[in-house]
Formats: sequence, C-alpha cells, structure tokens
Amino acid sequence: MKIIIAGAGAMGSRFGLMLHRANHEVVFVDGWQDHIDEINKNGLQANFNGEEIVENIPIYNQNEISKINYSADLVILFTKAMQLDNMLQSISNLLHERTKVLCLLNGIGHEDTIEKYVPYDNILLGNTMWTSGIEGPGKVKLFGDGSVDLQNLGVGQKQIANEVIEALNQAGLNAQYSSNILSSIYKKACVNGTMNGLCTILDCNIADFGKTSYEDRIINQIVDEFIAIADAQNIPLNKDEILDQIKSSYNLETIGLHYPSMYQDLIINHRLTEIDYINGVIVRKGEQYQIATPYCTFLTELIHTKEELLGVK
Ligand SMILES: NC(=O)C1=CN([C@@H]2O[C@H](COP(=O)(O)OP(=O)(O)OC[C@H]3O[C@@H](n4cnc5c(N)ncnc54)[C@H](OP(=O)(O)O)[C@@H]3O)[C@@H](O)[C@H]2O)C=CC1
Ligand SMILES: CC(C)(CO)C(=O)C(=O)O
Repeated sequence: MKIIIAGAGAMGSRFGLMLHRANHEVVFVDGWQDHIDEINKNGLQANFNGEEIVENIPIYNQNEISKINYSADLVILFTKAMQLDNMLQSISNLLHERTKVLCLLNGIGHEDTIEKYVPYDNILLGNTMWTSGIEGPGKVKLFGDGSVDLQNLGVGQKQIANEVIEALNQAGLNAQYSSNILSSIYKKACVNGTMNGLCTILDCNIADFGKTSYEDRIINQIVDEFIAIADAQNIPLNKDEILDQIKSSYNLETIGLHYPSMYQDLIINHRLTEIDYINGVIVRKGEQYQIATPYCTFLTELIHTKEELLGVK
C-alpha cells in the first residue's frame, strides 16, 4: 500500500518504520526541519526493542508538498491535536478521491476537523495503545507492545477499514475492527485522561503512579466524569473494562515504563500539551450538559498552570 504518514514525530515514526519494514511504500510529511534534515541525511534511527536500526524513508516538509509526486492509498494522521488542522490544509492537494485517511491521534472530536478536508466516506477513526519516544531529531526509541482499534465513518465502508487493518497487521501493529469507534475513543481517552495529566503533574511514569495508594481513588473519580459525559451523548462505556485497561497499563511488560506523550511534551520538551483535547473536552461538554467535572477541571487547570510556569507557548 502507498502510505503517507502526516506527522512523523514519535508515533508517526513508529508506524512509518514498521509499515516500511513490512514492504509498504511509506512517505513521511512533517514540519520539524531538523528532524527532516536528519532523516534525509542519516535515515530514521531507531532503538527498536533493544536493537539499533536505521531505515531510509523519504520525508518532506509540509511546506514543500508540491515536491511529492505520489498518490497515496492511505494517509495516517499522527500530528499533535493542535497541529491537525494545519497539517490537513498542507496536505489537501495529496488527498485524492480514493485516498483514505486514518486518524490515530489521542483525544476526542478530531472528526470535526477532518471532515472539513476529507469526504466522510474516506475517513477512518481509530486509536492506539502503541507508544513511542523521540530521543532527538531523526531518532526514536520503540519498545513494548500495542494495538490499534479502527472503524470507517461512512456507512457501508467496512471493506475499506478491513484493507487498512490487513496492511497494519502485515506490519505487526495488531489492528482490529471496532464496531463502535466512539466508545473505543472515549475508552482510550480515559487512559489519557488519567495517565497523561497525572504522570505529567506528578513527574512519574505509569508504573510508578500505579504503585501509589491513591491511584484507585483518583482514576475512579476521573473515569466517572468521562462516563457521565459519554452517557449524555449515548456513547456506551463499560467502567470495569476501562479500569482494567488503565490498570493493565501499569504493567512493566506493557507500557508501565512509558512516560506519557504529555510528559514528553511538557516536562521534557517544554511544548504545549493536548490537555484541551482530552480532559478539557470533558470540562467543556460538562458545561454544555450541566454535569460537574471537578477532577477533569482541576487537572486541566494544573496542566495549563504548569505550561505557564515553564513559559511554554
Ligand atoms: N508518544 C506516544 O507514546 C503516544 C502518542 N499518541 C498520540 O499520537 C499523536 C502524535 O504524538 P507523538 O508522536 O507523541 O507527537 P510528537 O510530539 O513526537 O510529534 C508531533 C509533531 O511535533 C513536532 N515535534 C515533535 N518533537 C519536536 C521537537 N523536539 N521540536 C520541534 N518539533 C517537534 C513535529 O511536528 P512540527 O514541527 O510540525 O510541530 C512532529 O510531527 C498525539 O495525538 C499523541 O497524543 C498516542 C499514543 C502514544
Ligand atoms: C501510552 C499512552 C496510552 C499513555 O497514556 C498514550 O496514549 C500516551 O502516551 O499519550
């Protein structure tokens, strides 16, 4: 399959690298010039489950899209939430009638942005439990295991979702069809709505948070707020399943050692976070539906306070 990865940071690099190694034709598009220069010069360098590897994958700046003479079957969106609109604008000339677009960003509501640029029938929504970390321009660290859930938005487009699932699975990405992707997205948002903000404020990895005596109480409160908001929109969620998924992330063999992407953004790289697309969505929808969301509100405010303290813009 011809695949464009739009947003070749930590996660885009992981997916691009694994798909390239499975013989798919991958092209990266990104906006970080040092990263682009390093990949063009020395290839994408990865510590891939302990092994140092280098893969040569073409990469272009999103401002030089006209240089891409490439009609993709699939675009995988992997920007940060606040970069999504800008990236879609940049790549709009690469989106042909048959180009499918899969969104794997964390957070809630990205379909509203994507629909401005992509026909509804070509949109696939998904989420992933894979992880990744950028060590510097052109260099990523990839460890642990993961999975992908995805679904077509357009009615009757399941065949398209299945073709994408097959391509991802050829690369070992453990993709599966979700019969209710909005539930899956809310379920994953509960993991991010707890682990990302909490590990960032508490300066710890997922496993360390899981060892504290407060973990159960805090995650229960936050998950209850996500469930109340999902319920108001008739999105079914199963609390036990969500708590199991969060608690299984504490495991050292899966992603326990991972510092969530929000930690990488704010604490390591002093960059703005996606909090407004995760807990912040729950706060805004809580105001709309008149549902109290004190834990999500406090966590959102704490993260914004930390952004201010670190002078992040
Ligand atoms: N990292 C993870 O483990 C996971 C992340 N996700 C989600 O996947 C999506 C993509 O996240 P992720 O891959 O972590 O994002 P990254 O921050 O690694 O990359 C996103 C973009 O940020 C810019 N960028 C990244 N690092 C730097 C830097 N040091 N200096 C300057 N620019 C930089 C680049 O674009 P530009 O220059 O145009 O700004 C890049 O395309 C997000 O929605 C995230 O929540 C989901 C699961 C796990
Ligand atoms: C790995 C996980 C699930 C941690 O919350 C994630 O999505 C992230 O780091 O953003």
